[in-house]
Amino acid sequence: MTENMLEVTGLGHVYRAKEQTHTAFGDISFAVDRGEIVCIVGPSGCGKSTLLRCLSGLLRPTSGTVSLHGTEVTEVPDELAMVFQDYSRSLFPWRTVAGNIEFPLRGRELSKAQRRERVEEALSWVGLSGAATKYPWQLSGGMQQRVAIARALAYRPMLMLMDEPFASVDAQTRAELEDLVLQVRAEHEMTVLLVTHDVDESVYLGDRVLVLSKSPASVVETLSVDLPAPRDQIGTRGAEEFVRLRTEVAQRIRNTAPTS
Ligand SMILES: Nc1ncnc2c1ncn2[C@@H]1O[C@H](COP(=O)(O)OP(=O)(O)OP(=O)(O)O)[C@@H](O)[C@H]1O
Repeated sequence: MTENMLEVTGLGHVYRAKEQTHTAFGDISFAVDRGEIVCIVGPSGCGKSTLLRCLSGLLRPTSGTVSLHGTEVTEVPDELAMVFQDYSRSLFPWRTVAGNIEFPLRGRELSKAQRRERVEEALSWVGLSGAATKYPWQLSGGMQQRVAIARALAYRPMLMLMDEPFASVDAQTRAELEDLVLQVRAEHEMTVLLVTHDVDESVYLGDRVLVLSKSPASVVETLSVDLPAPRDQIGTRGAEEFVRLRTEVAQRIRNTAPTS
């Protein structure tokens, strides 16, 4: 876990519409190692989604740079998958569940049989094996989000960006999906950046937690989470160190102040 995979330097984004401008964030810098899970937390509206979109290459930052393996990101890299907050717009309504998961795999060097295998595996990971032939609009919101997560995991990207990925699922499924991310990361050495509003989730999943300030956001703290692996929903969350860290993250978020 020493290879520097993602490097964010002096990143800023200003939204401009006619006469109005809004600075989402002004100067964000951090680096992520290969195989790390970094959770990003911060007050509502501070710019977390904007940050992920800049990292993904979907949105061009107005200042600063994002580098993946030393190469500046100017468009969406092949080795990246993203899970969006808004599940209702992330799946193709005219493709079946299996078709949605399989679609990005066509860009990979995989045979048809291998693609089918990956689709089946990903569907079983998210507990939706029976839904392969259904269409997204035949599923609940939480199920659609699980399909979006399955699609990203089946792709096995080097870097996965997740924006509030579990916000629309029930508590039990959320815990299972959190463990799934930990499991897939361990098996496939995936690097994950995950935005969440849930302080406990950030500590449970993260190797580090990045706390952003109120808008315009900056990084106010980077906390290392030194909890033993494998993490466990009951044991880890009950550990003294977990409670200490969650309190620290919550306090940092509460105390964040605008930087300008
Ligand atoms: N397309 C846009 N045009 C103008 N302003 C925008 C646009 N998208 C977001 N903003 C503004 O930028 C700021 C950051 O938004 P963003 O969605 O990145 O925050 P967030 O931290 O992800 O929010 P939340 O935690 O509520 O999901 C907000 O004040 C928002 O109103």
